[in-house]
Amino acid sequence: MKNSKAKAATGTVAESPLLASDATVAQALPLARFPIGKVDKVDVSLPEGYHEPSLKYVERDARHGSLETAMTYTTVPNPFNCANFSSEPVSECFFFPGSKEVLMNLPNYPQPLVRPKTTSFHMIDVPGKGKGLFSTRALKVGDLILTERPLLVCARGVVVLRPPNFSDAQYSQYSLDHLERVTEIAVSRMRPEAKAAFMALANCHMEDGSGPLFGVVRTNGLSLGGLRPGVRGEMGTYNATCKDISRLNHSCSPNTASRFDMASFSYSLYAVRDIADGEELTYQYTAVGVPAAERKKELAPYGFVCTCTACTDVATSDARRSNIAAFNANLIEARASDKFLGKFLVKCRAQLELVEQEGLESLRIYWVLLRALMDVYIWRGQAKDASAYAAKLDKILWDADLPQDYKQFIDPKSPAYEKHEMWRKVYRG
Ligand SMILES: C[S@@+](CC[C@H](N)C(=O)[O-])C[C@H]1O[C@@H](n2cnc3c(N)ncnc32)[C@H](O)[C@@H]1O
Repeated sequence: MKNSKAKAATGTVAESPLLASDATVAQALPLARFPIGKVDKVDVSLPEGYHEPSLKYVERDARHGSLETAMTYTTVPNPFNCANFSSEPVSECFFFPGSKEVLMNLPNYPQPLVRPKTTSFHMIDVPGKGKGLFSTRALKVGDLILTERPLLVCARGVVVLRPPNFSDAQYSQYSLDHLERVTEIAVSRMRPEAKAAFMALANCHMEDGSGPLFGVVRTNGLSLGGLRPGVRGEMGTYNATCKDISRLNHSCSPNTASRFDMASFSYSLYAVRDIADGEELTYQYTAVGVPAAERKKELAPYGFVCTCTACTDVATSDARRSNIAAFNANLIEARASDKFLGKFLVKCRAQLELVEQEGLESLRIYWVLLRALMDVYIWRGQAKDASAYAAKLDKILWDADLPQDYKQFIDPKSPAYEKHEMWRKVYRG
């Protein structure tokens, strides 16, 4: 499913890179199936350093040979060494070597799953979209809507050995069959209620050669980074399938965004602007700052054409979005003139308005602009105005990249103002 804001998460659900280019080939080859390599469960003992039963899996393709992929199936957090959380939902994971260690080496891992006090959503049928999530109360920007551990976290970019003499189409189907098998092992480890939730999720890959389980992963998986240090791009991310977040439908002006917390191994979903009681909760599956035609292409594998306002009034929206993308909100002048700051302020406010008109509060540019406005007011010595923007920044809980130093400016009387190196350092002219 989604792209977690290309990086975030974040969150968003993405197609397997292995399959993205093969999808059309596979479509042309409906029911052709090929035997896949023998899967040996060669090691169910505890690898050194682990305090939980991990299933080590090695694939040996008896006929073709040489590739051995050592992957780990594991449960996070592990009910054996995290007895305090044994009643909490867990994630079944299919990990590359090293990912488990990332978690084990976190100083504060594992943490419990902290749920919001009130339920703020329910799932209902949406004409033309399957099911979707809707708010059951008015939400304010920054409100926590839900937290959840993924049902399944699956490695992306698993290398599948290409048997000799296989055509592209044959190899594509062979890979899909292989990925179905590895997904099946992870799903078979799920608790019954988790498995039922997984099996109930949408699958828009019924007709392209994907198996029923891998089809669900492709339809619903959010992009999850941070578990493969040193591995760049898509290959460095996992595919996380969730019970609730995966039920969110896409909008190019999403009103929610998620953030993943490694220590509790959970997503938190936040309102990125005020949401009315009964409004549909939406999420971005793909980068939304780009032109409509690009978004349409990226969304095609999900089997729908987006009909949000940005995709229907393309001329207006594309012009605004390219304007937003082109703006540089960095305050570059070391000692700025009052005149420069005045103009910069007007520009930032106008850009902020564009971001709000386009419903792009989930994007990084939103807080970059709020921060720039706060900075300008600090430079000008206007603490009250600066603190209003600091307070807005304080609502942006969905973006882990936001530097937290704004917090000292929330109180307009804070001594941090006078200590700021640019406080009232503006010269006339
Ligand atoms: C991750 S699922 C979202 C939840 C799904 N609607 C369900 O019933 O569980 C993705 C699928 O939902 C549908 N969908 C998501 N956003 C949509 C939209 N904006 N318009 C139409 N269909 C959408 C598509 O069928 C897509 O393949």
